[in-house]
Amino acid sequence: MPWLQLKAHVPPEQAELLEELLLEEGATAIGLQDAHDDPVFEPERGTTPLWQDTVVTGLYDDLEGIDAMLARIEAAWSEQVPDEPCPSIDYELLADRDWEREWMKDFTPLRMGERLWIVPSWHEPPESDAVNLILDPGLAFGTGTHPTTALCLKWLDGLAVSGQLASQSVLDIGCGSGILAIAALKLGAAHADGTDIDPQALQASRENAERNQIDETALTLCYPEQLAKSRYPIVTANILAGPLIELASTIAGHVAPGGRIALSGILANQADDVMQAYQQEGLSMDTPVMQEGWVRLTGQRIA
Ligand SMILES: C[S@@+](CC[C@H](N)C(=O)[O-])C[C@H]1O[C@@H](n2cnc3c(N)ncnc32)[C@H](O)[C@@H]1O
Repeated sequence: MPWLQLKAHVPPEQAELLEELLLEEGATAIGLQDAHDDPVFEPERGTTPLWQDTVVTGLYDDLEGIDAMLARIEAAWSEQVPDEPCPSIDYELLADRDWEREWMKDFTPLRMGERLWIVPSWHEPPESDAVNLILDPGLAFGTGTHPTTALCLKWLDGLAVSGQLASQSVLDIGCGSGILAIAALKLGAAHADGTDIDPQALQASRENAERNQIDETALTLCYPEQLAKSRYPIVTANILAGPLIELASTIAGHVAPGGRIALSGILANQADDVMQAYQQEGLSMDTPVMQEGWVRLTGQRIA
């Protein structure tokens, strides 16, 4: 099946809004890349560094209605920043194989925190004695290259280092490729439940669990409506701000007394609303952590 890719070159201050508008149009994947291949760097906390010439791409499986889509993006842009013209957006059709090559070339082993490495299945682990998560995301979201995923992986790694993950049960809402649930298991959790509304995500999670020799009984995957109303000591949810707010009562309801939660997929200007929604559900929220314009919120249900 061919894919439609929208692509624009923007200065760093425009990347976040364009990314948001492409997601609102239902992008299956979003990419942020340096147009000149500057080396990746660790941003300082509280800053939103992006490359001076950032290429933002959005991938769509719906090839119809491209003109209407571009018109909606332009209209939304003018509404939000009437003083700046909408960046010029090109589009092209990618054959399936092109698409695979496109993202594979940008996906190399990534270190997350102190102990964890995310290693594409076609690479050798750079540190054989590290906690290596071997990953092939298929068509599901979650390679670790996106800041929303990286923020959650670093949180899980931190919990493992401080001994708070060992032998615990984890719930991962919106598991995508399974990256967070599998990382939690590899970092010492005893059991993980992963849910997703997308059957391709559940399939990719299953395959990645096998790839990482995860015991079949350690990971349960299901659609959200099939999940029992259990409470967990550790919960992750990397879905967008809208669903995080809409589902606040359900998601927070899964956090056990004393349990911890990480919420991701939140843009800087949405963080206050998400935080408020979870405080109203009885969670005590920590100071937000930001990476490349994306915010991770963490909190705890006081025992
Ligand atoms: C941004 S991806 C995150 C994937 C992975 N957990 C990660 O951190 O990279 C969000 C995932 O949430 C799923 N999703 C969206 N809304 C959901 C919902 N209401 N319940 C469960 N999953 C949802 C999407 O299908 C997608 O796979």
